[in-house]
Amino acid sequence: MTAAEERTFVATPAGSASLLQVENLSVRIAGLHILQGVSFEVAASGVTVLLGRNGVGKSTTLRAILGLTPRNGAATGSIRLGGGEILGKPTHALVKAGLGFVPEDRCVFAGLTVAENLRLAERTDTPDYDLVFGLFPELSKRAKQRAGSLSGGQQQMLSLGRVLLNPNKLLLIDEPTKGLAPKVVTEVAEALERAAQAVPVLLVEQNLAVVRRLAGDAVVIAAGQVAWTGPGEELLADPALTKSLLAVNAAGGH
Ligand SMILES: Nc1ncnc2c1ncn2[C@@H]1O[C@H](COP(=O)(O)OP(=O)(O)OP(=O)(O)O)[C@@H](O)[C@H]1O
Repeated sequence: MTAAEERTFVATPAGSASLLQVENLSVRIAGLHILQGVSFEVAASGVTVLLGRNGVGKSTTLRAILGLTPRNGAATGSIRLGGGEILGKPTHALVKAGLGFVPEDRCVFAGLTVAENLRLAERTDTPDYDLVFGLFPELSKRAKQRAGSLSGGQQQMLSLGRVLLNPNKLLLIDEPTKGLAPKVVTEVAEALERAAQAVPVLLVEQNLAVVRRLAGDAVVIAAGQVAWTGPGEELLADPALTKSLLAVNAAGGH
């Protein structure tokens, strides 16, 4: 893709309220029709949360947006970022155009230090260490520590920090609080809340206490399609709806 093409597909049309529009997205992998015409929008600010029971296709949706549908699969439909079509664009071009991805498994380099992990992620001449260390002072304190010896929460912060070093139009974050102790969940949620003031986020999150704290809009996927979309507060205020869509008790937080 040429530089001119890259600029074209991230141009934001005047008057557009949402940053990302997913329309009629279908994903088939290894013969399974996982997403069957998913449509939703991601707001140009704050956190849009993607919810659904285990295995409905939340990570598949994030990966399709990033051009990471596996080779034994195919994604069809339309995904527009800032008004330009991005479905089918290569992942490296999408990252360069400002899609930041924080995967579920964190993927830090265990044998490298925190500083080395951050250094490796630099993609510009002016990485924003002020933002990253402002959000996560722990990363500055532990710069010389090997990433493999960090706690799960600290690794999550490193994973977020790596992405936030570079300019982003939208962050795609997959279950950042999964497997973390409750106190650490709160710390990560606080950090995400602050990060979302700098850059809009599409967040996959199962912990409803975190959703309650962060969500602007919520999008619920069920049976391969969007089953509900609206303000996160509205979803969580309706225990019967939450239970039917997510099989969890909103009052209990998770
Ligand atoms: N590479 C793949 N090969 C085969 N099946 C896959 C592949 N990736 C995902 N799937 C299947 O697609 C479905 C959706 O998976 P996905 O990870 O997107 O769900 P999810 O909603 O993120 O789940 P969870 O909440 O458990 O993380 C699952 O049934 C999963 O087994």
